[in-house]
Amino acid sequence: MSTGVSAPPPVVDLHRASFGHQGRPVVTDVDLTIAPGQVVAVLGPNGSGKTTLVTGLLGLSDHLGGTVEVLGTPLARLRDRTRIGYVPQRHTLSGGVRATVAEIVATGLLATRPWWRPAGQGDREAVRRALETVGLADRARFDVDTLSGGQQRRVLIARALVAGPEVLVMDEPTAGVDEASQVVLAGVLRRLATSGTTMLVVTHELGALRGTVDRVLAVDAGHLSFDGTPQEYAVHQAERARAAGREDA
Ligand SMILES: Nc1ncnc2c1ncn2[C@@H]1O[C@H](COP(=O)(O)OP(=O)(O)OP(=O)(O)O)[C@@H](O)[C@H]1O
Repeated sequence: MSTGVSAPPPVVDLHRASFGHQGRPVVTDVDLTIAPGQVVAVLGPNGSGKTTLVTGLLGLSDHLGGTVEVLGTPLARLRDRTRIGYVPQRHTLSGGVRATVAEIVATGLLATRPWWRPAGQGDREAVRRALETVGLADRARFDVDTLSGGQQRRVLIARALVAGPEVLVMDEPTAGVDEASQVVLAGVLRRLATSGTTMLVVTHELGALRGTVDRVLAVDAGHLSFDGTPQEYAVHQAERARAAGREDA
């Protein structure tokens, strides 16, 4: 018997999707459905196409084939891009940016209001909440270039979160930061996961996200080569290592 309550659409729904650059396919034939609340790690060798895949969901790499729906809407028709938060790869904020931490986070709200309306109390409250989530509430008035690389990554996560996105796409959020910052960042991701935020995280460091990730995708030479739980992934890796050992013998 139907309850009359329809299930929310998948956050990501790809059928035979291909993405690439300048018309050249990099990732092809991807079938993938991600339900709300899932925390998905995307693993794979350098150059295998992880970034191309996740940026494809944001319209930042070319959609070259198949169907791509994000939040129940074909990508080309998804007007409100604030529904997806994005933390790009290898970004810190140093290098001459003269802005406070709060100002950087507030730029994440620019797309949510008309250009002529100044930031209001609600916006300031959203910035405060986002900084609290990443554990930097006490740094709001600091210049960003006084922060460590790991703290700057957290500022970028706060900027991606401030507009209340329904899904957060992060490209190597823990890469290139010291171990202490990695632990803090992993804690931030764990808190977001607990609050039900859907996340797609490109990473080389599954270890740092242990207990947070509930699904692993592996990309190999432009194809999805694995899709399963972290436990299944560990078994898959062990089998591959054994097979490689047999080949070497
Ligand atoms: N903007 C671009 N224009 C043209 N080719 C690109 C662009 N970005 C990536 N590529 C190419 O696409 C392929 C896949 O790159 P991509 O960055 O998606 O891989 P990745 O798995 O994320 O790698 P890494 O782990 O090194 O970040 C590479 O051959 C790369 O040179």
